[in-house]
Amino acid sequence: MSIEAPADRRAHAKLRGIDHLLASARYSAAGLLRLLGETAFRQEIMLGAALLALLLIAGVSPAMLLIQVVLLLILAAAEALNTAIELIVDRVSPEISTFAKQAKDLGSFAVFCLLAGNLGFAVAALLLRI
Ligand SMILES: Nc1ncnc2c1ncn2[C@@H]1O[C@H](COP(=O)(O)OP(=O)(O)OP(=O)(O)O)[C@@H](O)[C@H]1O
Repeated sequence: MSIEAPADRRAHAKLRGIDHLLASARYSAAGLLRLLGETAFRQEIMLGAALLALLLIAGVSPAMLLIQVVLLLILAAAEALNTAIELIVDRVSPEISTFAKQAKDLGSFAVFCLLAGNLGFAVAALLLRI
């Protein structure tokens, strides 16, 4: 039988309605703060700001800007999940292992795909000026 600490029990308490919404917003804000501790994420923020500035200066349409913002948000989501995978892998397999290597490499590839997608879309929007 496992005995939970009071803090754990509080975290597991089922909230409803507006309390649930507010708690979810707090957890997400905590996740964002944690992600800001990652160098890769801070670099992606700078890249995103640079891409959006370039598109604005080039005068692309609001629709293209919106698509770029959505692609950048998907990239941030992938980075958050990749960081979560790294945390779990480091806990489960702190030693060198094939499992840890493959799990982390797969997470890296997911982020790479979205980086390529963001850059490719920005370049296409700039060249086509749409
Ligand atoms: N426990 C491990 N066993 C085997 N290979 C590992 C292990 N930990 C990391 N690696 C290898 O090293 C690479 C980098 O892992 P690391 O944990 O340093 O990520 P990172 O460079 O900090 O990633 P990010 O910059 O996205 O935070 C992994 O993709 C994997 O190939």
